[in-house]
Amino acid sequence: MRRLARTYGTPRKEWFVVGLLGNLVAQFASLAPPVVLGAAIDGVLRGGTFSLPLVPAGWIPTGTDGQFLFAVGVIGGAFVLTALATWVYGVAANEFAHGVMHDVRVDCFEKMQALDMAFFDDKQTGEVMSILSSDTENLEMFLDNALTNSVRLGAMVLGIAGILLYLNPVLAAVTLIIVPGMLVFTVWFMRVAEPRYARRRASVGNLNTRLENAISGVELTKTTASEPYETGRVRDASYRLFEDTMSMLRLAYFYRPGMELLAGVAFVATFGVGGYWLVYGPPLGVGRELEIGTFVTFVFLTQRFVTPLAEVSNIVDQYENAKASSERVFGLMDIPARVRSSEDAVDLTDPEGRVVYDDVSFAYDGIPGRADGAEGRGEETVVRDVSTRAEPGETVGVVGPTGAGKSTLLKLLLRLYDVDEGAITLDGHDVRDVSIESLRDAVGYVGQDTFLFDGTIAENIEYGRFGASDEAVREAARAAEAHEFITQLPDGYETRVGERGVKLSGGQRQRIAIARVVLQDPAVLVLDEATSAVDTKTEYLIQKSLDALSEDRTAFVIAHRLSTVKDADGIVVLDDGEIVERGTHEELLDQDGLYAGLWAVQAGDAERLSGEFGSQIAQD
Ligand SMILES: Nc1ncnc2c1ncn2[C@@H]1O[C@H](COP(=O)(O)OP(=O)(O)OP(=O)(O)O)[C@@H](O)[C@H]1O
Repeated sequence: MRRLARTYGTPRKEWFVVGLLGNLVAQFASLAPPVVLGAAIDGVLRGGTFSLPLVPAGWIPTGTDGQFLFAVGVIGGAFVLTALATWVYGVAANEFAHGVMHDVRVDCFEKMQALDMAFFDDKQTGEVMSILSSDTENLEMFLDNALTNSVRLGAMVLGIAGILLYLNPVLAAVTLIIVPGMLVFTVWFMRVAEPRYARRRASVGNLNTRLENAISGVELTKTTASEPYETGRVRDASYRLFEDTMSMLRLAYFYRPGMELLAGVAFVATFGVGGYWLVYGPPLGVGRELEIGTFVTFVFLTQRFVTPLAEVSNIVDQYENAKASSERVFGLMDIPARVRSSEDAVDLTDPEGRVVYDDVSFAYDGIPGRADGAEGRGEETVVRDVSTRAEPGETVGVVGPTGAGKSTLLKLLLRLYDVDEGAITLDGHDVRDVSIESLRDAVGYVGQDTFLFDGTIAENIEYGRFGASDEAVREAARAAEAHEFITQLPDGYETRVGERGVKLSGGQRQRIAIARVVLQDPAVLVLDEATSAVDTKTEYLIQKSLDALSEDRTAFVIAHRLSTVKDADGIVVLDDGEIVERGTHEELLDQDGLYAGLWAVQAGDAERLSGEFGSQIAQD
């Protein structure tokens, strides 16, 4: 909370101070009418001396008419001042709270985007979303409501107590004797309420994650007719929230009327003792005469005690919420990005595209004991001792069974993850020594899951090359064999693709992703199953354009359909993270190993299965 105040509150402290002053003025001005009313009853209507606390005697008119008008004027003025100060407070406090929230939200998002893929692999979308939305909202609620309400509470309690003590210390003691009781009750309440509030917060998070999951997975739910099961899970989570909310509210609604009852006791005591005092004189002979006006002021102000104190439960809730939320917000901000540009990173300029993998090993959760050498390597090592190279302009095919580590190998080139051992160089620069921006500028990537942002087709092709000309976008689409289908859509390049591009087919999405890379014009291309989602004819067309595209640039092509990489300058065969074979298509067929086996299967020549592949199948 201190950090929130220091980092984000300080730059906007003027708004906070203005809001605070506005709040204090509004509170104190609202106390004036009962005080003036009491003074006017005694001084003007009952013929005593008319005086007001904090008002110089010289300002007060001498005649009764003048004094009466003065009192009316002060009361009216106090209402106007309360309204004005409330307005100032409302605008300033919200300007402060929402401004801070805006800064926190944007900062948090910026820091989160800089985190490496490993972070996103581990986190649920709902979890990250709730940090950026509901947690920042909790902070805003606290800054806006709780902070100012606690100031108001303090001001009211102190202000009222001060006035009562000034007017009649003995009667004030009767009224205020209940305050320690209220404090004890409040402390008890906070202690008992805290775990209930915490349980409720956990239930809210749980329900949100459940809902988020259920909505993302709606297709699976429908295709497996699991709606009742999913509804049941949401019902359970919702019911837990209901129970936890009720447990919290039962306590809150015990506390609030309890406080009101205590305030009622104070009121009855004040009224009883004050009334007795008016009729029979000072009780037990303690204190001076009690005027009826003072009594009226007491009655009014004692009632005003209650409302701010009853706010305590809300303040406690908002404070606890904000504390948990700022832990999550700053926890996210403090996660170090493992993959980032080094201090002395250089920019790759005019890259030629020579890529060298030098004894590269990698495991998703790090290789244990790697500092001490190869010993103690984790079983989950996904890429093992891979060495390979691609000269500028060469095409390298990467093939191998599912889960062999092909995608991972190429993600390392883009630094979506960093190698654990060995090094990858581009034009002789270790990829860890060049700026990430220039690296990703030099390497174009079309992944297996083509994601499109909600927006138009043109915007999606332009993504990463913002502001490209319409002509360049069309040119890229033609090269990716996408122009034709785009122009057949009702709105052409301005067609909106829907969330994640759902309004397009898988093949159409893939062609848009390829067009995006064409526009990027990188020195190195990484195509991870880039033609897997299209029909044979489109594949042929795209393949032709990809061949043209990769002619004068380095390309790594991951393919299950081996015909895609048949003409590559070199092919590496990966199995269980290791390169088990390498060579051209012909050379690999001659080796009669895994590749030759895969080729035979795809050529419909399974009879010919032999060698390495045949024995693997036999083993399985
Ligand atoms: N983000 C991740 N976190 C942890 N493990 C992962 C992650 N991504 C992949 N893996 C694991 O790494 C291994 C290699 O996966 P990878 O996607 O590189 O294989 P692939 O050869 O490209 O497979 P496919 O041909 O099915 O695309 C698999 O065992 C997979 O379970």
